[in-house]
Amino acid sequence: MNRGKSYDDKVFCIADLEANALGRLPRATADYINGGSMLHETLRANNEAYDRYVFVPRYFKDVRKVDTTTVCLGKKVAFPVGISPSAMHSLCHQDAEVATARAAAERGINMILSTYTNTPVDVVAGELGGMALGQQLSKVLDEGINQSIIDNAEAAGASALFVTVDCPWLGRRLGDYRNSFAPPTDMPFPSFPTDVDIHNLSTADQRIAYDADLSWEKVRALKGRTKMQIWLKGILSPIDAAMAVEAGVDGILVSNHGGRQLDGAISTLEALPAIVEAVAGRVPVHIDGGIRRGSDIFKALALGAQHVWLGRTVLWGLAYKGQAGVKLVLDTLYDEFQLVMALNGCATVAEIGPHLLARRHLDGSVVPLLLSREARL
Ligand SMILES: Cc1cc2nc3c(=O)[nH]c(=O)nc-3n(C[C@H](O)[C@H](O)[C@H](O)COP(=O)(O)O)c2cc1C
Ligand SMILES: CCCCCCC(=O)C(=O)O
Repeated sequence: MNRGKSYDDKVFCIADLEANALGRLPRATADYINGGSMLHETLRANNEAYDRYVFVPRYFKDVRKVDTTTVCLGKKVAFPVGISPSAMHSLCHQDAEVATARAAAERGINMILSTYTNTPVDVVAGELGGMALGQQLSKVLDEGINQSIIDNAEAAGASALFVTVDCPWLGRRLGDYRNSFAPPTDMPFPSFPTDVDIHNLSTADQRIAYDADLSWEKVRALKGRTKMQIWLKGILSPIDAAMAVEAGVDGILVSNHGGRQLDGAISTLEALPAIVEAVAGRVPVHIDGGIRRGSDIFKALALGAQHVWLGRTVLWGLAYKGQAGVKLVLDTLYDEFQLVMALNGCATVAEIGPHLLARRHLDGSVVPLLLSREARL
């Protein structure tokens, strides 16, 4: 019997991995990672949005070789996937962000480091094997702390600052409330001064309270504070996307923080087309949220994203087997994506487009998004 391709005797897809990984973590940690805010409407919507699109494949194409490579943050990457910032990788594995970065380097993709990393940015940069590093910034009230995060990232060779805009206040994560979740008291947070107590999420220390008054002025000012590219992470409205381009940002990451902030917010895949239209090719548009299969990557690209980023899947890999587990996630998604490209008749990433999708509507109708120019001729 053909058991299919796997690098592991238990994991053939990301769903296999999720189940296995979560069982290895303490309940409160698993809930922190997998949970969203409130009733998880947006968390679910991120996944379900992908199921509403179906493929309209083209055949009679030469797919003997399928080239998945593309360019992200100025680097050639093995496929259009990178690692989104997530806090505290040491919750999942003792090698923490080092393991994640090594797996990214092995697979030839880029990584964004969280403000709440447990590993200093220069150490992570040193493990990335020349792949691009992004630094995520949760802008806090103390400008000295913000500037040191920016300066350390720039000194470590990071090429882009991803400013998270969807978190002026932390979302209401009921699982964390119920579990009284808090990071272990000895957990390091090297982005912050040691006298700041970050372990208590409801800390009253105003230095690390989120800047709840982020403005376009402040975004413009950031451009003068670093040579790194400035990206905004968490954009959902085409109005904000257009204003971001006018403010001079270098790219937009469509995200709702994996459903962890505003519950009831639009799913990222549903938000994407209007943002792509508003941006009109002036800067790259990337997306994260709910990506669990190679087919999800393909659909996001077909709807206009140039690149996707992974949140929880990477943490599941890390919890499963450290660096090897993250590599397993990336290899699985790589193989799935390459196959979906071949089965849709795409030999290169540039051939992926909306003509290969139809949308399933609530009344049961399935409507092709558009006929390709080729087909109209
Ligand atoms: C445990 C966890 C921690 C996260 N920490 C951060 C963070 O520090 N900064 C940030 O901008 N986003 C953070 N995110 C959001 C991710 O960057 C990303 O937007 C989201 O996980 C994508 O959705 P997905 O998990 O469905 O792939 C976190 C997500 C998770 C699951
Ligand atoms: C120890 C502080 C964790 C801050 C929250 C990180 C985050 O953005 C998340 O979604 O969780």
